[in-house]
Amino acid sequence: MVMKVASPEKVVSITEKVWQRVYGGINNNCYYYHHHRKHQRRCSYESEDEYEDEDGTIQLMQMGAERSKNVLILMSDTGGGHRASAEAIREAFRIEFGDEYRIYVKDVWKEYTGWPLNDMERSYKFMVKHVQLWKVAFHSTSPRWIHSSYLAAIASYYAKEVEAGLMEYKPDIIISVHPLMQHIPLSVLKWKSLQKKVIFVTVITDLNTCHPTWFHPRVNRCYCPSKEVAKRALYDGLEESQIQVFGLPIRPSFARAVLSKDDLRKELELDPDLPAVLLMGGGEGMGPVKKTAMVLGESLYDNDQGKPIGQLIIICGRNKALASTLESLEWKIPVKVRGFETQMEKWMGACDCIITKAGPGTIAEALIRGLPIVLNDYIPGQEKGNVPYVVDNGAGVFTRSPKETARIVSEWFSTKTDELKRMSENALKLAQPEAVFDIVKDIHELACQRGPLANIPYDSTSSLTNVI
Ligand SMILES: CCCCCCCC/C=C\CCCCCCCC(=O)OC[C@H](CO[C@@H]1O[C@H](CO)[C@H](O)[C@H](O)[C@H]1O)OC(=O)CCCCCCC/C=C\CCCCCCCC
Ligand SMILES: O=c1ccn([C@@H]2O[C@H](COP(=O)(O)OP(=O)(O)O)[C@@H](O)[C@H]2O)c(=O)[nH]1
Repeated sequence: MVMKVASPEKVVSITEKVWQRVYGGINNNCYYYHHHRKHQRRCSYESEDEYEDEDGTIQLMQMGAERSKNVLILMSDTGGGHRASAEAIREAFRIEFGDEYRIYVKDVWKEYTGWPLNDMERSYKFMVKHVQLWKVAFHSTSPRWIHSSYLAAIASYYAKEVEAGLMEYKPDIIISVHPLMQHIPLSVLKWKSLQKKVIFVTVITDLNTCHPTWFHPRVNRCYCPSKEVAKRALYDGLEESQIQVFGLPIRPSFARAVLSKDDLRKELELDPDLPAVLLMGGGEGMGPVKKTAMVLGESLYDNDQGKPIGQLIIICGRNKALASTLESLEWKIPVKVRGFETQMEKWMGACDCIITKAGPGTIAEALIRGLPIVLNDYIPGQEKGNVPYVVDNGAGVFTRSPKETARIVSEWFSTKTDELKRMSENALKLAQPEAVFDIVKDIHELACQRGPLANIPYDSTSSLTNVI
């Protein structure tokens, strides 16, 4: 039975929130206050459970003795890949296990803590725009003693806030899909003596040269997308039993949908016959997208015959300025300019090749669709290793030059169609569309091994909150 009640507005401090939780715990009721959404939440562990809808109403659900397990996925919108992987995992849980798991995808840092944790998106955007700054930050924080001390300091400073943020979702399982979301939550779980009760796993979303903050020795599992990453995990001290290599989790719509190129082109209003190249730059529309588009606009036009030899689809992601600039230009060939698209599998399915910066999510998706890839940029550090991953496996090429990019694509669409075909076959060989399902099944097995332990409600009187 599901009943909806309105959620009253209330603003409270963190201390008040924790106080309420500790003392509200008597009589088996507890109160959590979500200070940003300003909603009061009430829950009882005995016979009913609840969750908050997007519209702020609270759902009260009658539960049997066995409640569904809560899974909290920790992510941040630093780039588009972490959210895409989190959503992929959520969808795979739903497909495989239905109501058995209740999934929350959250940026707990943003919702509960303060600077610098709550501002990572902006800081990251700024740093990757000034690429040298990012390079120094990435490499100087790589030694374990440096990042561990920073993160330990931040963990103790924001302990109460992170604890409140994690506990609001009463997680039985925590999944981190972000490099900076291992140390702090694991410290909080340790301080709260919850390590044995809550399963904590990391799902790495970088294909090769990932930052060592991904590897934490106290995780129950570390899912590595490639053998290269698994080697790094072993080198950084993880045990073999902690590591699983299934691939990078990609939204099930990529793996499971049967899509015909002709139908997709009709649906997306593309030319049915001209070969199509997809140009993009991750969730934020980064890299040399504009320059590349302009050169392609010329090179995909056959001046001798007076007609286009290909069509161009440009997905600008959240980069609205880029989209409006490109929309205002005049083109000799058919061009579609789009903003943030939620059905990437359709756009990729309608195209014949892709030009992108070396984002791991986009690469893994393109491989599943069998798209040969022109990598035209990479972020130093975590994306550098994605270039040999694609090139050495014969699934694409790397060039930073827009002219060279345009030349390669024009040849693929005219004189070198056999090369395009060979690369497409290599791409499909590298693809791991089932990875996300293997990951959730493995997590399910971990949860089954834990049995009732994973289902234990939190003891709201344990050490950390008592000190406050
Ligand atoms: C001599 C000592 C000098 C020490 C200087 C310390 C300065 C600290 C300043 C910055 C911290 C830099 C953190 C580096 C670790 C990064 C780990 C990493 O791989 O991050 C990647 C993610 C983004 O995800 C990637 O997106 C890509 C696409 O855009 C692609 O999809 C890729 O696959 C993804 O993995 O980066 C972040 O999320 C970084 C956010 C940076 C915010 C920095 C400002 C806030 C400062 C501190 C936050 C707390 C951490 C401090 C401790 C440092 C520990 C590493
Ligand atoms: O309009 C867009 C642009 C990008 N993406 C997705 O955003 C992710 C980008 O991740 P990637 O690791 O390639 O790069 P990042 O954005 O993290 O730099 C991929 O899953 C893309 O399919 C999307 O869903 N819609």
